[in-house]
Amino acid sequence: MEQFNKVIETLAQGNKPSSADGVTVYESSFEQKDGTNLVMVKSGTDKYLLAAGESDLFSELNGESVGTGKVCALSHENRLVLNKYFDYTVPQAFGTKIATMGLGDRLGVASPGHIETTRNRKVKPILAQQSIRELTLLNRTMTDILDAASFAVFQEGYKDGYGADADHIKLEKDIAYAIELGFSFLTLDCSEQIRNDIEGASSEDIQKEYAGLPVDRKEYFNSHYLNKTFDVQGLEIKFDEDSLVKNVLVYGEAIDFMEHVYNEHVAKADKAIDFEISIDETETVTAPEAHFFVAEELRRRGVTVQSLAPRFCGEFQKGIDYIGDLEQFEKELHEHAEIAKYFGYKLSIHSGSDKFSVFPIIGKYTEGLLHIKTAGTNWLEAVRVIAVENPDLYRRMHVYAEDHFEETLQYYHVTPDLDSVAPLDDTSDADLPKYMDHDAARQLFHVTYGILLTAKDDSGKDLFRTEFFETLLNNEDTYRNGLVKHIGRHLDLLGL
Ligand SMILES: O=C(O)[C@@H](O)[C@H](O)[C@H](O)C(=O)CO
Repeated sequence: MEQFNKVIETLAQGNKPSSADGVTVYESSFEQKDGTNLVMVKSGTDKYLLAAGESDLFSELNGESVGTGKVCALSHENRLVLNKYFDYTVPQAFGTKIATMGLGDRLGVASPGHIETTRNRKVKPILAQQSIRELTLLNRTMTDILDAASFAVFQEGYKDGYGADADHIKLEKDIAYAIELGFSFLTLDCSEQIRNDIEGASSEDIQKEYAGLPVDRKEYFNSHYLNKTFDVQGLEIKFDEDSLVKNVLVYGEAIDFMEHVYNEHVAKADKAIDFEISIDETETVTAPEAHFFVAEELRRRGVTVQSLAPRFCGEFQKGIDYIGDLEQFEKELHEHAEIAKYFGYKLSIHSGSDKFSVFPIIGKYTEGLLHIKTAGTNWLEAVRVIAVENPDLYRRMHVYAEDHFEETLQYYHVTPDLDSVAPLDDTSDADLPKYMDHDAARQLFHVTYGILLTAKDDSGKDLFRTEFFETLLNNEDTYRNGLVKHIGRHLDLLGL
């Protein structure tokens, strides 16, 4: 730890240190609090908090004494100390009056680039965002992603607020735990309560099932919707008997679940929470009148949501542009946007990565007030850095991804034409980064992230993970600049 002596001496004198002698100093992190001076540094590929100057803050930080100061690991315990003394390192809710962007960080090292991309734009970053699926596939925890985001905010000296989204959460125990941990955003995934089977059922079976509902439940719905027309900013939403019965059966159980989670968890939380309803990851495309039905029921039941993610027409597959009829998409997106405005929440766009052809449409009709969710695209930008800086590692990962691709289809719906991917042996090192501009290669890597980052050899040694992070952390600025360019393109086209 002697390499930090000079930095600690500088801190002890109350001065801001600068990088030298192989120690990278993140000068934006420099803080002075209650007589203690702090800065984040990197030596090799390891990051630390350096502290000098006695105070309660200094005493509470856990670290190794060096000179008159301390060298502190970026541990969960030390993150909690930063949270206690620096409010800006704690995630917050933003409500419905400003655009937000989900920037899921599967690696725990993307947030500095995300912060640089968003800090001077009309959007707030939800830096900590991982679905239960991503956490499971990466063997990470909700605490891990909060730690990574908080330290990144401190490293960058970013004090304008960020969020933390417990994404695609389905179980009440996970909801309660996420709120307890301090998440500021909850994406309730109701896909398991949505009755996709109704879509294909016969009219006779549908009517029979509806007839079997309790009388008061049928009266509750019939009295408010049957043969009624609702005017949404000039858009007429009508419910005849067939459409009402279908929406009640498809979404009724899901709406009950939303109401229960809101009343038992969100409304009782001791801090503001951005509550999002996700009905996007279902086979059933959310027709505009279905969106209205769900939203009107939430309003009737006193459930306040800050955003809602419908399942749009066409396909929002991972890591590639929109697939579908742009005219139909524009028509329906306009209607969804008007419905969201009518009820006072933001439209949420899931799998928002790389949907460049529809961003202008989305930005136009949401008038720049939306939530857009991305995650895998920044993982692909990391893969691009590997392709540039460590071709041999990229080649080994590419082969492994091809060999294990089928395993990932249980988790993700992607339909890449893998035969269109240029043979690796025919591709020069210089051309490897071009794979990240090819749809099928992008999807190949997009969904195999978990398999690649947890793969081990027969002795239990990481096949790729250690070398992957070493390469990435030795090329931080390249990764940061790649994110600023790529995520920035998303925001430019959305008008944010
Ligand atoms: O891959 C995941 O599970 C998440 O990134 C999830 O898809 C997320 O809700 C999303 O839409 C990111 O684009």
